Parts: sequence; C-alpha cells; structure tokens
Amino acid sequence: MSLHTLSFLSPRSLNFRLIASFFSILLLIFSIGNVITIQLAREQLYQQRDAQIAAQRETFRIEIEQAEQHLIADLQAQLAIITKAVRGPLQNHVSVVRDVGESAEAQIVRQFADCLRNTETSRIYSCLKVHAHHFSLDSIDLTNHLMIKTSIELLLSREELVAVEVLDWEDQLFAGYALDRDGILHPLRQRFASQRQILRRLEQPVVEDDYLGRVIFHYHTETIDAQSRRAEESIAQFIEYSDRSAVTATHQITQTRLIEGVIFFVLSLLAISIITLVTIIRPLTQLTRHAEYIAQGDWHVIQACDASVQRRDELGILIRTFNLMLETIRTTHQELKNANTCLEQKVKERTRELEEKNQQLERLSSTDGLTQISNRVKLDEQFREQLQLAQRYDAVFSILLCDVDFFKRINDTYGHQSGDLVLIEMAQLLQQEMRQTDHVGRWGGEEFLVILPETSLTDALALAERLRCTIANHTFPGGPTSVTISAGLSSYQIGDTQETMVERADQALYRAKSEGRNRVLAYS
Ligand SMILES: Nc1nc2c(ncn2[C@@H]2O[C@H](COP(=O)(O)OP(=O)(O)OP(=O)(O)O)[C@@H](O)[C@H]2O)c(=O)[nH]1
Repeated sequence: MSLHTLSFLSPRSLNFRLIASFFSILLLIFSIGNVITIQLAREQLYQQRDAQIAAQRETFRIEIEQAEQHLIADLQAQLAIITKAVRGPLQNHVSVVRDVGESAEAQIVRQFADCLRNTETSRIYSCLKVHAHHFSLDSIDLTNHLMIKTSIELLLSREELVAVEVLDWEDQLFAGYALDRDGILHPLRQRFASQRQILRRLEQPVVEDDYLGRVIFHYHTETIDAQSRRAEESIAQFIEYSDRSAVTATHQITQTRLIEGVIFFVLSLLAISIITLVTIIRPLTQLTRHAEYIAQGDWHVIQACDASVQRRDELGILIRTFNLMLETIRTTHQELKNANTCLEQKVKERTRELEEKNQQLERLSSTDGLTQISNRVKLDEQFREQLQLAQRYDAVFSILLCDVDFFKRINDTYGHQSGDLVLIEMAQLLQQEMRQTDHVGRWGGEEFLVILPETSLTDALALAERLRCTIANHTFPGGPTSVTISAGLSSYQIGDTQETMVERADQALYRAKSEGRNRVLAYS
C-alpha cells in the first residue's frame, strides 16, 4: 500500500473530509426521510383505523336500528293480534255496562274480569258457565276471553315485553299481565306502573263501530341497549387492538426503513466513495505525485495530468493550471538546458584554453627558453623526487654536471647567436644520448645537469664518457666545428642533499677543467 493510499485514510486529508461531509449529509437525509416516512405511515395507519371504526360503528348502528325496528314491528304485529282478540270481550263489556249498568250483571262482568285476571283458565270457564244465563255471554265470548289470555301468554314470551294492559273505554284496567324479574307471568290488579326501569310504550286503540278501549304494551330495550353496549365494547376492543397493531406496524416500518436506510446508506457511501475516488482522489493523487516528481526534479518522467479539459470545476482548473505550469517548467528547463549546454561548451572551451595556457605556463616555468629542455626550477623538482626515492628505497642515482669548454671564446669568435645555437645543439645531443628516464636540464649559462636514476657512479662515468666523445666528434652548424665539454659526476650517498651532491659534482667538474678540459671526472 503506497503512502498516497494511506494518506487517503488520514483524517486531515481532503478526501477524508469530503467523504465525511457526504456521510453526514446522507445521515441527515436518511434520518429526516425516516422520520417523515414513519410519521406518514403512522398517520395512514390511524386513518385506516378510524375509517374501520366508523364503518364498524355504522354497521352496529344499522344493526341496532334494524333490531329496534324489528322489535317494534314484531310488537306492533302482536299488538294487532291482541287488539283483535280483545275486541269481542271489550264489546261485550261495554254492552253490559251500558245496558245493564252497575247492577248484578255488572258485578258478574267484574267477576269475569277478575277471573280473567287469574291464570286459571278453568276457573274463568266455570265462572262464565255459572253466570251465563244472567246475560248474553255465549261460548264465543268465553273463547274470546281465553284467546286474550293465551295470546298475552304467548306474546309475553317475548323477552322485551314487560307488561300488557287492556283498558276499557273508561281507561279502567280490563285485563293485564306482567312478568316479574324471574320471568313468571302475573295478572295485574291495577294499572301497570313499574319504577324499576324506563320502559317504552306501544299502544293500539280497540275500535268496533265505537271506541272500546285500548291495548298498551310496556316493553324495554335492554336487549338492544346491551347489543349497543356490546358494540361499543367491541369497538373499544378494536381500537385497543388497532392501537397495538399500529404500534407493532410502526415498529416493523421503522425496522424496515432502518434496514432499507442502512442498505441505501452503504450503497450511497460506496457510490460516493467510487465517484470521489474517480473524480477527485485519483486526479489529486496524480497531481500530488507529479508535484513530488517536480519537487524532486524528476518532472521530465511525467506526462501532463488527465485530459480533464472538459471539467469546469475547481479541480479541472487546478489540473489545467498544473499542466500549464508543467509546460512552462519544461519550456524553461529546455531553455535553461540549452543555455547550460552552451555555457558548458564555453566553459569546456575556456577550460581547455586555460589548461593549454597552464600547460604552456608550466612548460615555460619548467622549460629553459633557449634550449627547450628543463630549466633549473624543473631540475630542482626532479632532484627532490629522486632524493626522496633514494632516501625511501635506498636507491642509487648519480648526477652529471657538464660545462662547455671555452664557451666565452665561441661567443667572442662567432657571436652570441652562434653561442646560443651551440647551446641548443648541445641540449639536443644530451637528450639524444641520455635514456628516457634520465632528466636533462640547463643548470645555468653553458652548464647542463643530467640526473641519472638507478645509475651507479661507474655506469654514470661510462655514460658521461660516451657523451663527451659524441659531443667532441659532433659537428656544430654555423659556428665552431668542434666543441668539447668537461663533466663532473657524483652519486648519492646516505645523508646527501641536493647541495652536497651538486657540490661534489662541481668539484669534479672543476678538477676536469683544471686537468685540461674535454674530460669526465667523478668526485672521489
Ligand atoms: N651565447 C651565450 N653565451 C653565454 C650564455 N650564458 C653564458 N654565456 C657566456 O659564456 C661565457 C662563459 O665564460 P667563462 O665562465 O669564462 O668560461 P669559459 O669561457 O667557457 O671558460 P672555461 O669554462 O674555463 O672553459 C661567458 O662569456 C658568458 O657570457 C648564453 O646563454 N649564451
């Protein structure tokens, strides 16, 4: 994993902050969306519940209304039967009272009415039979009275019905029955006036050419009320159940929304990460890497960043500016490179010239101007080196100090220029005769010094002798035909310095001069 990838994870990185911002916005959107969705779902649930409750209430109301209507219709039908049944007896009763008055017959009727109030039908029947001859009450009337009781008994089987009153034309109780709390039928002795409950009344006039009386039903609606209460309880239970269901449904919706939200959130995060990676992080990473290359001076290995010319955002501007900067750097660098190359060439040229001058200077400083061999300065240096080698390795070396004989005479005879030519020719001869490893130089005036490394005094003597002969036999052009030299030799001895060695060679040279010149002598 590269440092760039790791820096992406750093909380201080721009990428991290961008993703964190997206994350927060997503979380906020998700939370608000979740709350709104759950609230909407909850409201929808409660609306559905209210609609169901209203529908249920309407259903119950219709059912109760229908039950009440059915009860009333039923009671009215029964009332019609009773009314029809009591028509005959009431007619008779009216006739008796009107015709007979409150006489013995009236008492008989009253007695009959009393009998009628009794539940024992046989007694009624026997009472009627006993008093039948007193008034025109035949078996049909008897049947009618029996019908009244039987009908009432039958009708009272209806649980809502509490009492039945048959009133005569004077609103006096003609016959009546009531049910006690145990459902047992009792004849009424007087007009029905129960306080135990609020009762409803249903009455029907009895008419046969004339008003004979009326039949009154006293009934209650407890069954219907109970049905209504049950309906209310049922609705209350439904509300409780629906409330619980709504809570459960809300929880389920919350869970579902939470799971959906998490999935949505993860997918969004993934999408945002990919988009951010492609559109922001990759270009930024490339920019960063390129900037690092530029900082390290390796900008020439990189190309321009992605061709994001189409991007209109800040990053696009940054990339284009970066590419422009890169191009400017390249151009500037190329110009610098060209200038540098030019400069390098100039420096090289100047250096070469300088080196040549230095070499020339060195050559001049170490070369004798006339003879073009080493001068005294160079000879001193070579002498020092040779002395160090001899001291270090205990090596042997010798020096040869030679001087042109009667050189003043040559100058005087042939001129100074001819003398110079003799010196030049002499230097060439010395170089020719000596080995490559020997160091030949002009010591001063017409004196030459030759350093002979790895050469003993004996070998140096032989070498000097051969040189002397060569010079003596050499023909110098434009001047004296014969020139000789005298030479003095010395070899290194332990503790020697340049001065001591030259001193000894000089003494030998002096001796050679003294002994007649054109000779070579070693210091002894
Ligand atoms: N042409 C010329 N003459 C030089 C040069 N250097 C020294 N001389 C002359 O060389 C002469 C040396 O003379 P002396 O020192 O007397 O030695 P000599 O004449 O060679 O006598 P001996 O050495 O004793 O044989 C002097 O006249 C110097 O002027 C030089 O570079 N060129």
